[in-house]
Amino acid sequence: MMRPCRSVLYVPAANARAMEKARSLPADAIIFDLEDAVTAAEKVPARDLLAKALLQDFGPRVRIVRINGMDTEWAEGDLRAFGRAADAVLVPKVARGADLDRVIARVPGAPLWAMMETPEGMLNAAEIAAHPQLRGMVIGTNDLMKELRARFRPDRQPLMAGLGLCLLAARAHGRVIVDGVYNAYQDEAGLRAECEQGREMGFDGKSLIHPAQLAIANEVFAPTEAELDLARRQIAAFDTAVAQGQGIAVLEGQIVENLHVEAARATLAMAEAIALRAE
Ligand SMILES: CC(C)(COP(=O)(O)OP(=O)(O)OC[C@H]1O[C@@H](n2cnc3c(N)ncnc32)[C@H](O)[C@@H]1OP(=O)(O)O)[C@@H](O)C(=O)NCCC(=O)NCCSC(=O)C[C@H](O)C(=O)O
Ligand SMILES: [Mg+2]
Repeated sequence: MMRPCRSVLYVPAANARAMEKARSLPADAIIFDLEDAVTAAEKVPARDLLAKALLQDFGPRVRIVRINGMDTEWAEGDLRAFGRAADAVLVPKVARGADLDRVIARVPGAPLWAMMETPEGMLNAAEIAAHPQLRGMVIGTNDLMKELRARFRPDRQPLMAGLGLCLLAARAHGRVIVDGVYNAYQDEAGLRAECEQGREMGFDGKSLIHPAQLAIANEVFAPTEAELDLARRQIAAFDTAVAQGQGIAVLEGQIVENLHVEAARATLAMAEAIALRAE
């Protein structure tokens, strides 16, 4: 069964109220953040809050814990506490496959996600995506912009080379890939435009920082009615062609091949998975 990842909400692990609230929010996945959203003074108390929160039921939401960087004093404790307590561990600032080996040495077999947010990480995206324990990638556009010394542009042109490398790597190895956050969380039009761009590029969803961003990401990363209608008609046209002994169908002047039917079936399966979540 497909698992939608349209909306992936960061929730600071130091904020008990926000973690409680996340249990009823329409997020496909939640990142409980021990890294950037938590001050040094709160790192250890946040672990206790998070341990308590994870005892609660989060329903179908994928529960991902972002630990502190492996070179920090907190990483060992984070992994001891959460290496197996959630659905996956999200490792920040992954630069190469060996960074994931260091995590796996402490929690063998744990499902991992990687933050893709450094120039080195982008250049090694294929090696990172190939790691056998990796399940998903999350783009960290804030860190990447900082490292690149780039200027914010609505079209995100400075980021395109890195985003493209990560998308290629994730798709080559069958991993989920989630776009970076949109910082201006009250700017709905800006968020929608960035979600549309990410959807067109092939991302599975958007990482988010505020509940107000959920509805737009859920809408944009779900198949549209027009896409569903086309998918059904492509499958029907192809089935008819096959029944007539042909390997290619023509629908409204465009060819429909096996590969289009595969994509059409994936679109319908995603819509079904989304509908099941809404029940
Ligand atoms: C940005 C915020 C600090 C704003 O918080 P606040 O002022 O409390 O917002 P509101 O008053 O509008 O909140 C309304 C209610 O919603 C709850 N809330 C707010 N944010 C969240 C959330 N993320 N998850 C769950 N619930 C949330 C509030 O508690 C209010 O609830 P109620 O009491 O019922 O009214 C805040 O949104 C925030 O902290 N966001 C997360 C920031 C974060 O995690 N940042 C780190 C990750 S981003 C990043 O670094 C990515 C990557 O590494 C990179 O490099 O790019
Ligand atoms: Mg970051």
